[in-house]
Amino acid sequence: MSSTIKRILFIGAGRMAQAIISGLKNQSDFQISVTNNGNDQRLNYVRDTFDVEVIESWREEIETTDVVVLAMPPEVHDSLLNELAKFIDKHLIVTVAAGIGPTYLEESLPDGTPVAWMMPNTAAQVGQSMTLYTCGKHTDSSHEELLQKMLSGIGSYEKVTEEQIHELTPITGSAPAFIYKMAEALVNNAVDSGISEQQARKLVSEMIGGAASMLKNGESPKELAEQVASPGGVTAAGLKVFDENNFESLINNAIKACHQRAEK
Ligand SMILES: NC(=O)C1=CN([C@@H]2O[C@H](COP(=O)(O)OP(=O)(O)OC[C@H]3O[C@@H](n4cnc5c(N)ncnc54)[C@H](O)[C@@H]3O)[C@@H](O)[C@H]2O)C=CC1
Ligand SMILES: O=C(O)[C@@H]1CCC=N1
Repeated sequence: MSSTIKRILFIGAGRMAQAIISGLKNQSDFQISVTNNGNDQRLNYVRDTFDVEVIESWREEIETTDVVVLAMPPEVHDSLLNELAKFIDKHLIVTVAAGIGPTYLEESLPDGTPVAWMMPNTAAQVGQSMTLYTCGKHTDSSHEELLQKMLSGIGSYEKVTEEQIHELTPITGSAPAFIYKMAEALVNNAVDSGISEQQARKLVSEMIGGAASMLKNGESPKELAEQVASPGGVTAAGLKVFDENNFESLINNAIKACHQRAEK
């Protein structure tokens, strides 16, 4: 791949596309265009909010595009890829869709097409996505460098295998929602004490941020939980309820349900 400014075309303009665009838009290395399946209202919102070009159809710009990012539901990939296959020529095709790995992309696109799979999360919009990625058989180091440049614009990244992205999608892609659900319950409890919703959100978000920093520091989650739970103290009483209600198997079941849905 040559030329310094790369043109990225997003097909799909929903929550994930917006989160990634919001992380990338300040990078001068990329020129971003966005399209979807005809939802003009959403496209106008994306144009006005992120100051990027929106187009009616990806066909308008495919020739001058370097990277196509598929940010649409997994279910619509099949028909889109069939159509896209007629137009692409050395483009790097990247999907963010759950369950759609390089093997799937390569089967649907002309032989030799460079493809990649990234699994970000919505924290991309604040530059803090933990994104997994893997490349297909026909990517070279220039494709991977470009991909890494994109990913560093939206947070941290880790290269793993295709199979591992299937396995780990619930952990980095979906689990933010598990944390937000826990946060919701904590905020509701905090509000019951008489503080404002705003105060409650501050308490909970700072607490989660602090806990994340402790985890990043290197101690295991188990050790950190033990440090909080003074022997015979209040936290131990709370954790006992977790144990009695099989908290770990609840999480395991939720992860299993994510996998089952992704396989459909
Ligand atoms: N929301 C999240 O946290 C994450 C989502 N993803 C993946 O991102 C993809 C999009 O998810 P969301 O943004 O959450 O969904 P969304 O519903 O917010 O956005 C989907 C977008 O795709 C467009 N679209 C649908 N069919 C289309 C077609 N045939 N041609 C062109 N555009 C089409 C829609 O107009 C919409 O703009 C999914 O594949 C999902 O697996 C991956 C990681 C995290
Ligand atoms: O819920 C979903 O299907 C997507 C994939 C991972 C996170 N959100």
